[in-house]
Amino acid sequence: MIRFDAVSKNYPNGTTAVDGLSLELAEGGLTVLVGPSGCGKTTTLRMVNRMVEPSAGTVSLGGRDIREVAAPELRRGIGYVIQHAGLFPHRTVLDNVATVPLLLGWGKKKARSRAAELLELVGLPATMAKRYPYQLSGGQQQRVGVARALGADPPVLLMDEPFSAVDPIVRGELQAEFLRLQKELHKTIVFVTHDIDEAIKLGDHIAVFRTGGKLAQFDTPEKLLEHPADDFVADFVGQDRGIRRLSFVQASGLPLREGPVLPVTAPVAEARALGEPWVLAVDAARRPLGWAATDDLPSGGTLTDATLVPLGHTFSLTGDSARAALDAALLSPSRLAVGVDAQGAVAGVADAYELSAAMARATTLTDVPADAATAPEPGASAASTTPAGLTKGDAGESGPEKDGGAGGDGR
Ligand SMILES: Nc1ncnc2c1ncn2[C@@H]1O[C@H](COP(=O)(O)OP(=O)(O)OP(=O)(O)O)[C@@H](O)[C@H]1O
Repeated sequence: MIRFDAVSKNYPNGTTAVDGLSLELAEGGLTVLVGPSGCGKTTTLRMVNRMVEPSAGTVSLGGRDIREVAAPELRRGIGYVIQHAGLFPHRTVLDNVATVPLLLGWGKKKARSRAAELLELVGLPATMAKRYPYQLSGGQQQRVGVARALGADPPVLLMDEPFSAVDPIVRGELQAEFLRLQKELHKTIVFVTHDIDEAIKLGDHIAVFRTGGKLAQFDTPEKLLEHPADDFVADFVGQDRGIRRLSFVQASGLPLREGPVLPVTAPVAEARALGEPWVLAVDAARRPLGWAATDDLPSGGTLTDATLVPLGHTFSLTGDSARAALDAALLSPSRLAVGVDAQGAVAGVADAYELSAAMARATTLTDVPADAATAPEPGASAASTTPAGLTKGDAGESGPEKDGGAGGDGR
């Protein structure tokens, strides 16, 4: 959809902002441009809508060199969202969002009804339509900014640090909403951020730039965490990439055991007889109710009479990532992660050690050279086939955290 062919940008003051960039961005994809300050992200973004003209090379959109398209026509098909939203201060929220439809000659009534639809789409109540931007919070202003960019239903959205100016909680909400929106709209999005966590959370693909405007790596988030191209990318991605990689491994194949799980109607004596420090009480449908500490069990009766400690997180075998599973183990009072099926019934338990052993086998698989993987050493066959049945790359429809996955906060 968007293609950069040997594109460079040298500003008149001698700065090379972008240096020999070749990149192809797929239709309907969300590509994040990330890198340290001044590495050319914004310049790259602005070359797509001709706010900046390349010094060399070609940018094309849908197979057409964008120099052949007049800038106003080009921009009609490209929504643009910036930090602080850039709203018109003297126009109401509704009129801000109606701006582009009005420019397109839709007529006031139609433009305003489209604007009202868009406000609903980005999760703003209709009561805010008559307010002015200064009467909204930063997060609400950003939503208006996104709604305004979607005004003409453009196939392409350029977003320059759109969520950087709000606090981390609002930012998380905006990111989740934005992913939900993208699932519905399938726009081709180029998103600039300097925050690698945001890039990993949002991007289908990430382009990491280094200072001097050179592309350091273009890959999926998973590949970036797994195989950073060099020390610069590895440093930029951060030291906890081992844990982050688990976000891209499905929990569905994790080896679970039956564990100390009993119906809440079971006699206390039966719980004690298990000889485990903790017992998980479940209801008639095997949904988890809570942990009972064996040492604190009453002298008689059933588990109904015991004090149940909340579980912490459970993880879902049908949507969560291995990272959510590990998190569930670490947060569990018993140190056992509880895996539940699609109905929320307990499928089994595992501790962090059991989980990490299976995960390590799964995630190191792609680290071995291809020839080593096809010719395993004697005794290594289990690890070279499908360790623990784990699947990489499609935990949830677009990665578990991208769906705000059930259960644990996987990130
Ligand atoms: N109009 C301009 N004239 C001269 N130099 C410029 C101009 N715009 C940007 N630059 C320089 O080009 C380089 C790349 O800038 P750009 O804004 O694209 O980087 P960035 O990665 O988006 O940075 P940040 O994360 O800080 O926003 C920087 O060194 C910047 O100072």
